[in-house]
Amino acid sequence: MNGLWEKTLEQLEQTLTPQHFATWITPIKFAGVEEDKVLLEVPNRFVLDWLRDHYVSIIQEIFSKLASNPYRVVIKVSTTPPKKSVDKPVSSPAPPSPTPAAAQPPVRTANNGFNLNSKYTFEEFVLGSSNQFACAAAMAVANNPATTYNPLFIYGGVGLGKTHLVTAIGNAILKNNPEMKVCYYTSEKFMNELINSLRYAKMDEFRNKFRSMDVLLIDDVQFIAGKERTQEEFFHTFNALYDSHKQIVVTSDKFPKEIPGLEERLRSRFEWGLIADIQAPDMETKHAILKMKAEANGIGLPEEVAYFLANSISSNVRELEGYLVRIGAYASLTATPVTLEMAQEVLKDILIEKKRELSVEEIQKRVAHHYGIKVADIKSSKRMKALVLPRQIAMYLSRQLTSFSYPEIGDRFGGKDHSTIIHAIKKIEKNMEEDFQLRTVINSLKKELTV
Ligand SMILES: Nc1ncnc2c1ncn2[C@@H]1O[C@H](COP(=O)(O)OP(=O)(O)OP(=O)(O)O)[C@@H](O)[C@H]1O
Repeated sequence: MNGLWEKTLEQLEQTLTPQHFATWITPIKFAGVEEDKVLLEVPNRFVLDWLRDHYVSIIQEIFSKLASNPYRVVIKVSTTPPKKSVDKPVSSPAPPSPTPAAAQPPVRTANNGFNLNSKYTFEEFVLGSSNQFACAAAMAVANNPATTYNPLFIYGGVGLGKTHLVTAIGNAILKNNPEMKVCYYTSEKFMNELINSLRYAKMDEFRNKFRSMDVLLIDDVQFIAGKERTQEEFFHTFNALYDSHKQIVVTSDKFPKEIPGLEERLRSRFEWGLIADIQAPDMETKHAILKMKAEANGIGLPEEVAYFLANSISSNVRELEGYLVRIGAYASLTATPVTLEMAQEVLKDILIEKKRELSVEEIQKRVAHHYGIKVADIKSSKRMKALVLPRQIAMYLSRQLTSFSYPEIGDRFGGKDHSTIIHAIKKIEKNMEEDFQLRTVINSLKKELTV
């Protein structure tokens, strides 16, 4: 049967792109055939989920055709640790351990990880439709650093898992390639170090440090926007690493084009590779994250409480975790089990606060924050392009998310006529039909405002 599997692989290789084949098929270990079942093993849950969703039927079909008999594919997570190799796809960490994540020793296998938080791994990341693409891209980079997507640019709203994902890339690379130097920095830390290096005349040291890395992970890059010297230095670091085929991963709360004050030359470089977004998680993903976090923190979380939290509160995962910790702390301090009534009581104030009706001012504030402009500019009549789009989006969302009439919305936008509001809404509706990017931004703002 080994021969049949080899042939299946050959056909898969012809059918899939080299990247997809390397990322998802190469990690599969053929574990034999039992009756009508083809047994396959994979290194981790992420590969397993992805294969189940995308490739099981094609593998089944090819194998059955070659065997001239119908076969079913059964995949499980391998119990033997994967081989370490630079070229081989991941490689992710060993099978899930029963030990809570927080108590695990750092994953660092050499002194080559800089600032990497060892608790953020792919194993601890819950996959859902909102983050599937970004996670697949992150795994592809972790499997083949500097070959597939370089740079990888991950963007998404606050607390949606960007830091977790970017760090997971670093940890996975380091685990499989302990000789590689992997460095995680927030752009703020990068800037602070730059300032210190300039002040103490240590620029050579600063440059050598970053340019000697094999993998550079820069989190929250939007903070360097508008900071001329930092952008300049980052630009040269980026070029030096890119030219010597080193992997760069960058995260941001916005799409490169939408980061105000970001230099054009940096923006274009961020668009050289792959741009992947993380959206707000849906109810099922929130539920799965809560269950995983509860287990990791030793909190007994009944199903109904998990659903209650996933259904009724935020889509910001960090915020969700906070609520969970709050409930866990209450349960522990009062020595009572977590129940639905108790959770409702503990989170009462937060829920009331969240449920209160949204105001136009809140919408203006959120949109202004997203575009990095002032609320006053949203309300103004200035006709600069950078202000017109956010203003029209805020008008559109005000109509969608509040019960105000067109004239009432107009009043709240600096006394504009109702026809201006109608025109703006129509324009946004039309543009949304054609512009995927705009649709994504508006949907994510909507989610952020309504959770
Ligand atoms: N899909 C997920 N599975 C498991 N945990 C997640 C997931 N998404 C987010 N988290 C958790 O939510 C918390 C916040 O995530 P993280 O810090 O990565 O968000 P972020 O997008 O970088 O936020 P910010 O915009 O503030 O930088 C972390 O504890 C992270 O582990």
